[in-house]
Amino acid sequence: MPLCASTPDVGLSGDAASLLALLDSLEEQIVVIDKAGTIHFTNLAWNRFAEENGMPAGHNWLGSNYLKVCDGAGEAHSKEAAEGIRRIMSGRQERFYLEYPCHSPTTQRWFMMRACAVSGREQALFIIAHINITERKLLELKVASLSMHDPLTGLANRRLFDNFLHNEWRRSQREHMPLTLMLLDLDNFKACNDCYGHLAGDAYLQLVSKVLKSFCKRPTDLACRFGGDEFALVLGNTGIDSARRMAGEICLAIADLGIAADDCHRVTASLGVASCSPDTTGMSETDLCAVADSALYQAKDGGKNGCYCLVC
Ligand SMILES: Nc1nc2c(ncn2[C@@H]2O[C@H](COP(=O)(O)OP(=O)(O)OP(=O)(O)O)[C@@H](O)[C@H]2O)c(=O)[nH]1
Repeated sequence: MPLCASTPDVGLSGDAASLLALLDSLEEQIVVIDKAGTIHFTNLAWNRFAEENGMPAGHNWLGSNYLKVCDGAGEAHSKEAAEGIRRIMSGRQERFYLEYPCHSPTTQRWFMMRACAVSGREQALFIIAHINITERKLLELKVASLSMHDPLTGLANRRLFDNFLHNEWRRSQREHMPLTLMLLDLDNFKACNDCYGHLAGDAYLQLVSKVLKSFCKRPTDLACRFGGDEFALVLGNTGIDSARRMAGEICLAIADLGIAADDCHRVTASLGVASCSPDTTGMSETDLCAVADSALYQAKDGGKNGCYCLVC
């Protein structure tokens, strides 16, 4: 037999106190409001949460207006919550569900809110339940981050690169800023692997990645590992002169790591650099990749350990 208020004969006495005890035992923070938004009931979890977040102990919520609080809050999700509840009140929607951030100054937190009408009552009442979903959200964020990064080096992977380049391209168009793409391929890395083994090679790839990260400090920059010994750098608001200077510095910094490839060669880097102004060029971001690729080919052809720059 299902456990619900209409079947209180499964161990509950059926009186109001037992039902309140049941509501107070729930982890969900529950509030019941009427059609005007006036609060008629809050459970223990609700009161506790409010106290933990600065409300005075024993604050009486009854009579306060839930919808007005949502309307008056600055965050977009509070307005979204109020709109959803009003849709339920007007019968346009049966249930409303919302996941939203609710970060404190010291902790990241997310909550899920569900709202629906209370059935079987003469007076129109609506129940709203909030539950902390931080653990699940943090896990989701971790999975999302793993799917966007290279596990060996921690750099962005190709998927994140594609998203980032697309966004930077559009931002550069809007803000009339230049954009640079650098493609980097290590020189003699196969010999290094053959000579010192894959584990040592892995450690060297991590060292190279640290160098590349150190050149990407602004939010408009991204260092990425395409795979193997191939990397890419997206540099927002960077024209050809700064790009050329930076590419030279990157070559030097990687040569300075002093990674031996074999008895006669070192691991160095070749860079293909392509800079453009996305707002005026007739090209696409895919064209920019092709130009950087062709520049990289010429850097390799020119004897490695250097960069080749093209403006497009
Ligand atoms: N240690 C390690 N090696 C890798 C990894 N991925 C690819 N490689 C190796 O990286 C090497 C890249 O090959 P190439 O770029 O053709 O070799 P290279 O000696 O750098 O050639 P040039 O670019 O012409 O100088 C290959 O030996 C791959 O096996 C990895 O994750 N770890």
